[in-house]
Amino acid sequence: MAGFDDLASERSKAQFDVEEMKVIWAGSRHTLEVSDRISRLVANDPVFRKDTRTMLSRKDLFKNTLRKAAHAWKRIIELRLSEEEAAELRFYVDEPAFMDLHWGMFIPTIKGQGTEEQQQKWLPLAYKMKIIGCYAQTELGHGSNVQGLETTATFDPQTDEFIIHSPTLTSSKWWPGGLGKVSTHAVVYGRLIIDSKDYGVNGFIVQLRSLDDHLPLPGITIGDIGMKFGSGAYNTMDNGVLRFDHVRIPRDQMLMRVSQVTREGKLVQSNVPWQLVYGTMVYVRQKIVSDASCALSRAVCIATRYSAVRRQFGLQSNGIETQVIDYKTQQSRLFPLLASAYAFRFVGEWLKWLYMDVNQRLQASDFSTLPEAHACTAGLKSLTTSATADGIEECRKLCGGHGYLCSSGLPELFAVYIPACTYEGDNIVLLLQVARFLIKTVSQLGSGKEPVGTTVYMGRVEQLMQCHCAVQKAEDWLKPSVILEAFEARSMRMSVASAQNLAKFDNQEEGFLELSADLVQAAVAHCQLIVVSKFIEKLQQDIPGKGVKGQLEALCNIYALFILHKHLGDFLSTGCITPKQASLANAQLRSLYSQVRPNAIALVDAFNYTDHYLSSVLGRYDGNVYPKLYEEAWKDPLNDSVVPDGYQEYIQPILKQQLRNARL
Ligand SMILES: CCCCC/C=C/C(=O)SCCNC(=O)CCNC(=O)[C@H](O)C(C)(C)COP(=O)(O)OP(=O)(O)OC[C@H]1O[C@@H](n2cnc3c(N)ncnc32)[C@H](O)[C@@H]1OP(=O)(O)O
Ligand SMILES: Cc1cc2nc3c(=O)[nH]c(=O)nc-3n(C[C@H](O)[C@H](O)[C@H](O)COP(=O)(O)OP(=O)(O)OC[C@H]3O[C@@H](n4cnc5c(N)ncnc54)[C@H](O)[C@@H]3O)c2cc1C
Repeated sequence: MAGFDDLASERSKAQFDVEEMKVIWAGSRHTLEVSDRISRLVANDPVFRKDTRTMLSRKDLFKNTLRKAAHAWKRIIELRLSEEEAAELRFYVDEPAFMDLHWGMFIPTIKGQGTEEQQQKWLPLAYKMKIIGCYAQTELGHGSNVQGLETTATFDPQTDEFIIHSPTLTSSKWWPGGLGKVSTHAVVYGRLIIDSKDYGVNGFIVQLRSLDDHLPLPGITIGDIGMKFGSGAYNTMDNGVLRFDHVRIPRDQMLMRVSQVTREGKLVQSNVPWQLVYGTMVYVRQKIVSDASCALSRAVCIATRYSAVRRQFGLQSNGIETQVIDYKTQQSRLFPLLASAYAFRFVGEWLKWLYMDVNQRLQASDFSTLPEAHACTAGLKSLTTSATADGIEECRKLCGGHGYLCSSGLPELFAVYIPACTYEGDNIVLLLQVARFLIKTVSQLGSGKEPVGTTVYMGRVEQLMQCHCAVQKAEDWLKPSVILEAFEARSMRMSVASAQNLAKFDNQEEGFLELSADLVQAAVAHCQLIVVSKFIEKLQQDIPGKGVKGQLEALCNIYALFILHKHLGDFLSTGCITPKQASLANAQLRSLYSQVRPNAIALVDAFNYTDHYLSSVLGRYDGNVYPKLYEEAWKDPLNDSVVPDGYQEYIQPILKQQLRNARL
């Protein structure tokens, strides 16, 4: 059987220790053990089957999601899973649901923005799921512009309460996941009004539904916002609409870590920056970067295995056609995505560290690294989700016609993934935040304020504005120092050029709007530099296992040279490299593809994904693609009867020419 033999033979060609690479991918031996055990547990549980998802009606789909969520919770309790194991279980169940918002946003918001007292009151309820929460920020009229939110929270000193109200249609909360049908509570963002004065947006814990019969509480109108892109996909989630008609909540339900309202109605600011009200978004953006590596690696795993099984043209002497993975065009589209998956994994690891570091500093009242954390999480969220969404679609094309079938797993993966480019901040809006940060950094050069963290390189502005790339032969592009300098110089020069152009405007805000397309490109260049430099840093760590480091070096170089190739215009127009050096980079890239080719299957095996998680006939571990594709087709409800419903009404009249006769 073609697929079995092909993948077995590919695996025997691997030049590195796959088991050690699995550890690197997972982050540690412990994490690998946990994810391996939990993913198998989920795969072997019939309640977590997902093969019929795309064929269900919205109602059945949603009910099935509720069933899975309840079963997942039951297993978490029965097996006394740790927080880490429970999170892995939810991940491998692989179905967007209210749980994601409860654990991923509601709880982190209370932890990050609630006082000690508020945490003590609400967290135990949330951890035991005695209440289910969501994150209700976005409104019908405003998502990106958080300061434009219209919901009001007016303090009533008579009763010591806030009155939560939706004054206009556009102030209706719109989009929050878990809100539509499930959540009992929400963190609601609204404008704090005291004594008719507007103090801007703050978070409030609001009960939405009765804990007895799940009906909305008085003054609350609530529902689902309707079907979203794709079949199955994100429609398992009850994204909701919510309106308040003068709903009263006790004063102590305003999240008061950042600012407090006293019994007398006085606003008291703590010493933490007001931007901490946006803190949950920093946390979730950081998480989304790691999730991007999961989604991209999943698509790449499917496309790589299928590319080794699929054969087209080019009969060899033994009469067998060529595996499509051997075509250079296939490699030049697939291997950069494989490299990107690894690159995003490592930058995600680093970002998690950065987030923890910022948090520890915040506890110690050191707020100095918050702007950098905001810029890095915003920029990397944007960069990695855009590349992943495009990458999944490219993987679909890499699988030819069969990639378009739902049984390939790719259409649903794409439909579930693409909103990541929009939620938690539209990707362009987020890059503009990075651009503001870069322009600020450039404007402070020479002022005595040294750039820190990921902008340290900007401290070498004079050298980076003048340096010349030293590459003379293709292999020179394998030197990390050469790659780093080219990326630093490109980013530096694009930021400086943007700052110089901006300086020509009398009104800086007008200038920013006018130049925003260029500013976004400068932000992308900076973020790509971060990804490349974090990959290079990873390689400086001790990496055990035969051949593992060599493979990672090849992938790092592929990522960097692919980005260089894709953005050649930037590198050439800023004079960072010459056309000759660009063509040497291309030659080197080709040679790297040949180096990765025999290891490609083992490199995707290292993700350690179960067939259940991949849910793809094309990406099966055993490569048994054709018989399973054939088998899957017969499961379609359309094949339940040989003659379709509607034959007599609509097909037969055409064939018997009754319709034509009727017209004549
Ligand atoms: C489990 C996964 C499922 C995911 C489900 C999805 C959930 C969601 O989508 S929840 C809703 C998420 N919404 C957004 O992400 C909205 C995007 N918009 C924003 O984040 C912001 O409003 C903004 C970044 C676009 C800010 O715009 P702007 O009006 O220009 O700025 P402000 O006046 O609000 O702020 C200025 C000041 O604050 C700094 N800053 C902004 N955001 C943050 C932050 N998150 N952390 C720290 N600092 C932040 C910004 O840099 C400015 O600083 P200065 O330049 O120093 O003044
Ligand atoms: C699947 C999904 C789940 C979600 N879950 C939640 C949730 O749980 N809770 C919640 O509160 N929200 C949620 N959201 C809402 C989400 O956070 C917002 O949709 C997102 O922040 C984008 O805001 P917007 O819809 O207002 O886009 P808009 O800002 O209206 O964007 C429209 C276009 O305008 C452009 N644009 C906007 N501003 C600028 C600017 N300043 N400069 C240049 N271009 C600009 C954008 O790039 C985009 O092309 C969810 C959204 C989706 C799709």
